[in-house]
Amino acid sequence: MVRNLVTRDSLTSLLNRRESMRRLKEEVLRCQRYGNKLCVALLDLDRFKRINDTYGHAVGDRVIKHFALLLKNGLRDGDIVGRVGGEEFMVVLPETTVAVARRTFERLAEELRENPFSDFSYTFSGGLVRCLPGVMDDALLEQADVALYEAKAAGRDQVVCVDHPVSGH
Ligand SMILES: Nc1nc2c(ncn2[C@@H]2O[C@H](COP(=O)(O)OP(=O)(O)OP(=O)(O)O)[C@@H](O)[C@H]2O)c(=O)[nH]1
Repeated sequence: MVRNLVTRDSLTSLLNRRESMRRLKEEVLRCQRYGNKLCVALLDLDRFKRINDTYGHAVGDRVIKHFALLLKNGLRDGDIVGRVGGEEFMVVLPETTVAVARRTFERLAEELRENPFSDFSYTFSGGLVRCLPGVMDDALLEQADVALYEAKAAGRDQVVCVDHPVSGH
């Protein structure tokens, strides 16, 4: 219980930023040592400021919880899901190829279209990268962030993937 308070985000009970980063580092080290497959995505709710401004902060909070539940229910047990910013989430997918990760996020977007928030619909954008031995977690996150920015710039409601290997060499 006490540990949960330290590692979990109080609004969503997903991993908090600090714990998410710790777990990412762990997985990246595993990837470096053993060459395990690993994908990492940063997801960000689209036009969230507008949702807050239109419906109020309390409704904004409910949207964040709604999205957290979608991630919890829609991902595998071994996946690592954290809330790393106000409306930004990180998903770490161990033992997962880019193709499978890409399909996973397409499926989540589809589920969100089919089961929107009760009062209105919203979307998310994402940046997806894969790790190869030699990569550092900071570099991986930077790449994911650039891909996320591209997804926003390209019109949102999509996940942009860095398909080339992200390598520290
Ligand atoms: N309700 C609520 N709002 C939050 C929380 N954390 C951050 N926000 C709000 O989220 C909004 C994020 O806005 P921006 O960073 O401008 O991004 P955006 O409006 O989602 O636009 P794009 O990301 O470009 O699609 C800000 O208005 C923050 O105040 C939270 O815990 N609850």
